Amino acid sequence: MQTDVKICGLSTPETLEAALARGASHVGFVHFEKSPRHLDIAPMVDLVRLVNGRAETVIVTVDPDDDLLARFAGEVRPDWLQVHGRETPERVAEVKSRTGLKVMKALPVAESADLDVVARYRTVADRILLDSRRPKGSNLPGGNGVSFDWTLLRTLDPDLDYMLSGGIDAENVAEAMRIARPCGIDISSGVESAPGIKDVGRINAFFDALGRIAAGTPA
Ligand SMILES: O=C(O)c1ccccc1NCC(=O)[C@H](O)[C@H](O)COP(=O)(O)O
Repeated sequence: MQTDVKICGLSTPETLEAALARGASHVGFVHFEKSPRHLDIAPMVDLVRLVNGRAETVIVTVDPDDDLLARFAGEVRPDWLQVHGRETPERVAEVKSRTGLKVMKALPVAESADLDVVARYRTVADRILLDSRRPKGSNLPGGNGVSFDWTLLRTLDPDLDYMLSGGIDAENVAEAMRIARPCGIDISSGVESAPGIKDVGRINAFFDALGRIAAGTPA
């Protein structure tokens, strides 16, 4: 089975096109005002329109209220909502039923006990995203460019549909996939030249690394 690749935190047509041209399966747009990747509704509408079905579109949001959910579903109309806050399993189910969209629930991981909640979320979310726990001092729940101990994931049910994220880049993606065997990889900082600035060269380098993995010749 081919590994999905989500390039997250895109904000310009040029970098979006680069991700699509290299075969990203998912493209993510962040709506969180404290983030350097934050996009308001109108630019998200334009970028989702530009995708035009070439990849699955994902809005990344944190503890959205019902009004915001209605705007995402009614105005942006992405394929997915990624909820990256403290949403309970009950709220995840509600987000799904209110919007009719697929929902990816991000869960923070720093130690093996953090995986205990996966069982409760997998029954309500369409997909789980396992990301690094927010480092001290950061005001972002995601997009921090730090990885966690992927060997913690060796005990996961091999049938769990999940994406792996947190500090992945062209240099470590082969090791991440070998250890964690996720259904998908999610990357943001690793294809940036500075926080919030996606870099076409780094996007290409990342897909080149994936190509080498697929060919069985990781560097
Ligand atoms: O990217 C952000 O700024 C962000 C802000 C608030 C919530 C989530 C956010 N990003 C979520 C993602 O899906 C990132 O791709 C994921 O955390 C990995 O980030 P990175 O470690 O930078 O590759």
